[in-house]
Amino acid sequence: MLVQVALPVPLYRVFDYRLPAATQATPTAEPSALPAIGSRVEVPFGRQTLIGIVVAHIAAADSSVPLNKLKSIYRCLDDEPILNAAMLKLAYWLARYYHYPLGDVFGVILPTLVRQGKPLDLLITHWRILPNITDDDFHPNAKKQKQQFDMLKLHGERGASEDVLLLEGMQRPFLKTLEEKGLIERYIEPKQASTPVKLAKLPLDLNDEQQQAVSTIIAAHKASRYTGFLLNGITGSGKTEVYLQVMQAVLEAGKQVLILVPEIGLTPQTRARFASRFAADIVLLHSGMNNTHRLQGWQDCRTGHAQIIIGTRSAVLYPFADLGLIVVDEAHDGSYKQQDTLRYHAADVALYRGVQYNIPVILGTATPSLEHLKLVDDGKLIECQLSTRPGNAKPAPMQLIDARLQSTHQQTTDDGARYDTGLTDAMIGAIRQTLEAGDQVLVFLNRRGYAPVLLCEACGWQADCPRCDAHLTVHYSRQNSSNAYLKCHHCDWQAYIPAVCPDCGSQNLDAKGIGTTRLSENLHAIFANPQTSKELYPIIQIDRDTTRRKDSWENIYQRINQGDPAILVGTQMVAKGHHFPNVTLVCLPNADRGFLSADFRSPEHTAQLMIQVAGRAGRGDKAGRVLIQTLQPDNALLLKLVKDGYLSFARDLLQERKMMGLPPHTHAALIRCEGKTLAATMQALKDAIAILPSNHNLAVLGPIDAPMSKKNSRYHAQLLLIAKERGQLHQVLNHWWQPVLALPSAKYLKLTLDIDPVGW
Ligand SMILES: Nc1ncnc2c1ncn2[C@@H]1O[C@H](COP(=O)(O)OP(=O)(O)OP(=O)(O)O)[C@@H](O)[C@H]1O
Ligand SMILES: [Zn+2]
Repeated sequence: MLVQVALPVPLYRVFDYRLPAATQATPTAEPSALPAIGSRVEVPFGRQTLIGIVVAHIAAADSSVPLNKLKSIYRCLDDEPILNAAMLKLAYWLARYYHYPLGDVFGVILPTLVRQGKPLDLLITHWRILPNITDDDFHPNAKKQKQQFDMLKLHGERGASEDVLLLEGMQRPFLKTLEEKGLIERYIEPKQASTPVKLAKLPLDLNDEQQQAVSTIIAAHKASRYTGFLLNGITGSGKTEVYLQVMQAVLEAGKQVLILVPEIGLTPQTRARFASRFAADIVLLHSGMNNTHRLQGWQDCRTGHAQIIIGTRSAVLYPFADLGLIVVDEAHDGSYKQQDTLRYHAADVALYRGVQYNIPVILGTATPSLEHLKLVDDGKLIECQLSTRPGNAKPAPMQLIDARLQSTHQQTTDDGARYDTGLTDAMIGAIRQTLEAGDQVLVFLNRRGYAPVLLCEACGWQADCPRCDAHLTVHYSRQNSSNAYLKCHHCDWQAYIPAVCPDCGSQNLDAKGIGTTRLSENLHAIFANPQTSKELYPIIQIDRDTTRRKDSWENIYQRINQGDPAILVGTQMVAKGHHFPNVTLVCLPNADRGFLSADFRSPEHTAQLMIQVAGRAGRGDKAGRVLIQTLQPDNALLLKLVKDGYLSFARDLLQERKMMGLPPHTHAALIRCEGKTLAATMQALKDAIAILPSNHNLAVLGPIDAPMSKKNSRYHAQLLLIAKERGQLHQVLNHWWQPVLALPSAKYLKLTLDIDPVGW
């Protein structure tokens, strides 16, 4: 017998190996000596040693390589398969659907330590104090030792894991010293078996629509039947309560629940929402985990130890012992699509896995993507609607402010210069009124930094990134003006702010436009005490710059949840899923600009973002309102959204896409080519078109420069293939994509394929 192994190499094939000589020599060897399908083996590959996954056993006669040319595996790393049949099937499906090499699919699915061949049973070191230690056991001068000992003592008899202790400020050398002195000891904690999940708090009384949704979904769970649900509930309608009550039934049946959340959604509150309802083993999976924790989480899912798994995109690729439900929260969110290597969409993979396990999958959102609405139309998803907010809360009405009729408010600096605040008096008045009523205001601006452009007023020069087709963002603050710099938000290039224009020497350089830092400062100037210029209301800036530190979200939450009047200024980070009950006014000074973009998906994404942000208003007892300041109050899309709401807006867009033959009514694949010159990338794509089968039946758009064709000093061109039927597209790709990668002109270039792309 031979084993077929998937190896982490970018080749669309698997490799045959013989068993180690010792096994081969014993003809009576038990079949178990054969590495099991789904286990890891170490093998020679060229001059390297690689670790791969056994995907099949075949008879020597069935190999395309003669037996004497085949190499033997070095060793098998696992006694039992680490991937079961379902995981292997998932890998094959991903490889086929996304046209990605199987070995590389495993590279994406498996945690780093598993790929490196580490044993799966991670031994996490714990430390505890030894009994009967008194102060006399310490040398009087060993103050630091005593202090470190006392820190560990706080954890009682069972002590704590080393990483927790290090986080708390204990130091490794001291742990060793204390161990050598016989004061503390290390031990490995055996994993406790999970106990059945208990309710920590009683569920809420559901309203009729919630009840209807919960019953329908639980029925699918009880019947062990795959069903995809679109839980289409307006913002604040209590989708979470629906998840929780369905989860209860699934957890009580002893099954695991996977909850996917968008990348930015994983704040400390996310876990709390579930932990406050269920006493259960909850595992968080996110990109910030180190390798050890990732492996630990992977094992906990695989062995069934984890009962509730909350994770971002990649959690959908984890192995599960007994999965009973998948929830994709904010299912429309862009972060569910992976934008490099294996370009999967987590919601699509979630549906596939639902079919695999015969379980319900809930896609929850207030702003369903057109793809998901189309699946409802096609009968592939069942829609459950939540059209009201529980209790007295009402969705906040949206109101337009015509910024052409009233110019934006001017403010004067201490030295008499006037500047534009970017806010109309109407908006400022509404903010003031809200604060004076004791409520909170959220101002949404999807642009961080101080200003998006630095412009020379004399000659029109603009500070551009030398490596990208993009302006450099001005980072600056009036309070700390020495810390000023220019930064590219695409490649992180940084530069000083020039004193004079590098082109004409003029000193007339001006930061144009408004980012969150500048808006916060403008608001500060408008709402500060005019005599002392002291802050009357806290202004809390929430963006990637202010939430970078680990605990910063926690601090921001605490400040907001004190409930005192305050202005929150935030980027799309504040749009998603947050529940700030005291926010009664949401302001969008220029969110509607996205309706002017050339990208055909822009109206959909702009509307989703606007509705999500608007949804932060009036979630508590008091009514909310939403003000949209716009320079194009007659824009048909904007009016449609404000007047008829998201669903009607989205339905119109879907109809329009149908007329134009665009996804989701058609199916697309995007081929991107990256290289040192634009000419080379274009040529490779032209050559690719030349070898398309003559009867392909696809619409071919391009090659053209990619939007932002130069990025990080590399050039990008792209080619789009559109098919009426999904099958047609895959049929062409099956025969065409691998020869494209082998084209002579594609050498030294990076060619990638994106199935169901979300941006082009
Ligand atoms: N049946 C109910 N009775 C009373 N309160 C409820 C009920 N269902 C939900 N709530 C409360 O309503 C509030 C909003 O619910 P939730 O955050 O789940 O909304 P959501 O639909 O997820 O909104 P979003 O899409 O904006 O995140 C929460 O404070 C929740 O506790
Ligand atoms: Zn750049």
